[in-house]
Amino acid sequence: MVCFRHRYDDTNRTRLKTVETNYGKKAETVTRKTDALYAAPLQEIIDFQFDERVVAVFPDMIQRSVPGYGMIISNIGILAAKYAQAGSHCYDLGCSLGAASLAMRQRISTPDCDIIAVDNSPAMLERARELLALDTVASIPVTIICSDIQDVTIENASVVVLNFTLQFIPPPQRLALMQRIYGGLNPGGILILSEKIAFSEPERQNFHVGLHHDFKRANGYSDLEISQKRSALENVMIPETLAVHHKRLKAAGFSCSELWLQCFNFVSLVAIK
Ligand SMILES: C[S@@+](CC[C@H](N)C(=O)[O-])C[C@H]1O[C@@H](n2cnc3c(N)ncnc32)[C@H](O)[C@@H]1O
Ligand SMILES: O=C(O)C(=O)C[C@]1(C(=O)O)C=C[C@@H](O)C=C1
Repeated sequence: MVCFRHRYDDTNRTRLKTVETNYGKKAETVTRKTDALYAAPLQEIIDFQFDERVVAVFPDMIQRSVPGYGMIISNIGILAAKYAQAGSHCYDLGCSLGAASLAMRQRISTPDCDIIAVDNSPAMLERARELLALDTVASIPVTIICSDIQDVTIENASVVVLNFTLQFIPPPQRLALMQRIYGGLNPGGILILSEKIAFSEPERQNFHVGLHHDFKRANGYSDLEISQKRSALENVMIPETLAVHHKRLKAAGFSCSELWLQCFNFVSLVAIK
């Protein structure tokens, strides 16, 4: 459980957020800076990277940028509790700070499960280790692996989470990853796939993108921040249509994939083996 309290510092744009975590019996308090990475005009916009600067503001950034993020994280815990199989692995691929791993860890009561959390950003994983260490209540072991998710072995899996990660894998490489996930899942296991999506009809695309930008503005981002971050993400984050996702899941072997949440152009799917 994470509870956010806002505190404003009028002197500059450093709105600070006190985050009280219930990770352990004793609540720990962490103070983080609000994401202002794209607030000032940039001379050159470089491709978005999950580096130290992003890590420092990441919980704030993702909460204010992804509609439905908190609901997706808590329901990953619910889904994992239902589908985790005794003696199997639960994978969190592109784990960032481990939010989905923590949600699974706090919900799963199936015996002898463990969680394997993978990311290729050393800065993310350094912070993820600290946050996971605060969770002294749940006992499910979490192994953190610094690797490209395309290189990790996926085996004896009952739950695989790709929470806003596939969109950063080059599209021609996505099917092979899905096939490896399908191959590593046990029968009855699930893949939870959350993505920003695109729409083939321009009217629908404009409708959802417009509302996403309204969501960001309502969360305090300026037009400049929205536009500069959009440029930074352009070459590295490639959203696809829902139809393409369903088709690829089918091609990878999943007989059924279900949309369980959509908020504007952000979705989460569950595919069952
Ligand atoms: C939007 S974040 C994921 C958010 C996270 N799953 C959560 O629920 O909070 C995308 C993450 O994927 C990681 N990533 C991107 N490409 C990757 C790859 N090829 N292999 C491993 N991690 C990758 C990034 O470092 C980043 O931490
Ligand atoms: O599409 C955007 O504008 C976003 O900011 C989305 C998004 C994401 O979906 O991963 C991009 C990068 C950050 O990790 C946080 C959010």
